[in-house]
Amino acid sequence: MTLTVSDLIVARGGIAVLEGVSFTLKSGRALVIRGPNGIGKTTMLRTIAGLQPPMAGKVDAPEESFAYAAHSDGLKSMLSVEENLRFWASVFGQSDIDGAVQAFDLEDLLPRLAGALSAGQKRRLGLARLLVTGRSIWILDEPTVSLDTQSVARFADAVRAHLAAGGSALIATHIDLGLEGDVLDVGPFKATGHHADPAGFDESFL
Ligand SMILES: Nc1ncnc2c1ncn2[C@@H]1O[C@H](COP(=O)(O)OP(=O)(O)OP(=O)(O)O)[C@@H](O)[C@H]1O
Repeated sequence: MTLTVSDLIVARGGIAVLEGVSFTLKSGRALVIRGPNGIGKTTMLRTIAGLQPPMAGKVDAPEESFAYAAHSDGLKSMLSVEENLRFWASVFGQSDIDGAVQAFDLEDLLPRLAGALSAGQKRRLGLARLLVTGRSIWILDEPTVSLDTQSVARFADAVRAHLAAGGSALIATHIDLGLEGDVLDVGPFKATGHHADPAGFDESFL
């Protein structure tokens, strides 16, 4: 499954933040997105994942191939860790949660309410969710925030296994995950201010 992004312009609050973004991400590959705070990495990832419309350009990928994970992981705080994983697995038509539990060392946490987890534990659960989606293109926004060293290593292993199984990953991160992969610095795509959409009030961030 190949993701092709062509001449993409992404906007926040109706104002272009990145323009002319083009790249291809093939099966089995990771692409790390780099750039300073506020340049538009989150906006770009949300646009590619289909959570907000592009101002211009195209995102081509097979339908229903994306799994997106960011800060608000959509955890159901009143459900247990196990119930959360089973819920997502059923949403995505899967039934097996064991691989996800093992990959993120969640065994001991299975009966705990998601809302009562620490920040790092919540993040591990949010990342474990990726594994139960069965989706092939992972779009990850700062996935390692709050993770301890061991959990970062586990996460990197999970990404490696995903790539080895033919998946791919687009990852905005400031840290070096030690993954073999390509790096895209979005600095050169900073918008020049020519693209503004006066009607483009950006409700997706409310
Ligand atoms: N609700 C909003 N409405 C309009 N503009 C916003 C809104 N929230 C953030 N912005 C601006 O949009 C731009 C892009 O933000 P974005 O979160 O995509 O950057 P980022 O590269 O992911 O940053 P970071 O590395 O800090 O996470 C920034 O200049 C930011 O200040």
